[in-house]
Amino acid sequence: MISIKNLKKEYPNVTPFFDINVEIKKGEVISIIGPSGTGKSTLLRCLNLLETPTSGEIVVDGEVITKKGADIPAVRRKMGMVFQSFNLFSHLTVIENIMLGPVDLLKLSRQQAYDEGLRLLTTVGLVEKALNYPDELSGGQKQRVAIARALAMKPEIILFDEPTSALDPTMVGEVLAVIRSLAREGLTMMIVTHEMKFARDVSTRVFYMDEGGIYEDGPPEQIFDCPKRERTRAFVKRLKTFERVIESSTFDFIEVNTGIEEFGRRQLLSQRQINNLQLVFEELCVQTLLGRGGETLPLRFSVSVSELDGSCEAAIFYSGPSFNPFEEQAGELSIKMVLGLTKEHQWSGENGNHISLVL
Ligand SMILES: Nc1ncnc2c1ncn2[C@@H]1O[C@H](COP(=O)(O)OP(=O)(O)OP(=O)(O)O)[C@@H](O)[C@H]1O
Repeated sequence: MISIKNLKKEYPNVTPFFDINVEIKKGEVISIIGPSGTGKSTLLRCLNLLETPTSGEIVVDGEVITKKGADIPAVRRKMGMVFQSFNLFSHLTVIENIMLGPVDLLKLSRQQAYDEGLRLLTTVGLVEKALNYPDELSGGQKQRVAIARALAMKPEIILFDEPTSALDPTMVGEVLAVIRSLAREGLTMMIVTHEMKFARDVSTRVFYMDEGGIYEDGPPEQIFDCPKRERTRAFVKRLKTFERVIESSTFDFIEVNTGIEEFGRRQLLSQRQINNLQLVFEELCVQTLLGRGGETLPLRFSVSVSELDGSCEAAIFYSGPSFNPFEEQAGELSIKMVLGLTKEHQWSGENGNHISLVL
């Protein structure tokens, strides 16, 4: 369906990729992951010609869309795009936003576009908002309207550029649910996302972008469980665990807290799980262990998420003499709080102090 050959994009100061060669088939759901700045968004923008590739070729259904004189509006009709920032017209109602493309470009009658628009709004759960203006909607609702608007053009593929990055965490789930249902219906999609758990669940194929191209391309089980190449392995490992080594009692507490929040969001943890992890860090690491006047430094705090049941496992390694806070400080409020937040706790004094917790 889409064939990308020797694609290169160069900006004056940076070349995000210089040799992408890949075939995309109908019905594939491709998540694009990778470190920041590796050209994930640029690749999507080149596909629907929002950016002009520096060299190389993109062929869609046998037609070279990168050649001079290509019908750009026709390309954009085939490839719907959903952006981070919704891009709805604020002076038009929800249904008018959706009808605009079909009436102007597909030449549907207003009635046909209206009926089809309502049908699509029903599929994204927003038919009741048809006559509202975008400003009256939440971020998650706006993004669902943007998805309905893209679908109204009957595209062959939808390109999602970080569709949940601008949303409040409480709204991420509703947008991901809509994308999941589109995947079940067999729509071809490419999704740039930082929601790794979602990428794993929804995709048939994952592109890991790095080193100027698609560094590794494979099914989600390969990329997330046994990546074949080194950089993919390192990236996936970083994603799966949150880890900080604390070497001084004046460490940056806010940075750790924000890091836990970002990790939790990427792993689609609930806000409650994220809060509980932050509380455990504060009560056990900061109040209890660092409260012992530096003898526990350096201290390593790490968290991972179980793939079986979504529970969080936290591990704390710390220095100093053998000290089991669950016994020696059992009466302290901090320890009582930690026990209230965890399903299991274990301390070991072999080879240094080690606490493992299940939340
Ligand atoms: N219009 C532009 N002009 C100049 N440089 C650009 C432009 N757009 C993107 N870049 C640069 O190209 C590189 C790739 O950007 P891109 O947004 O595609 O990366 P990304 O992998 O999507 O990153 P992120 O995960 O942070 O969104 C970055 O270094 C970026 O600064």
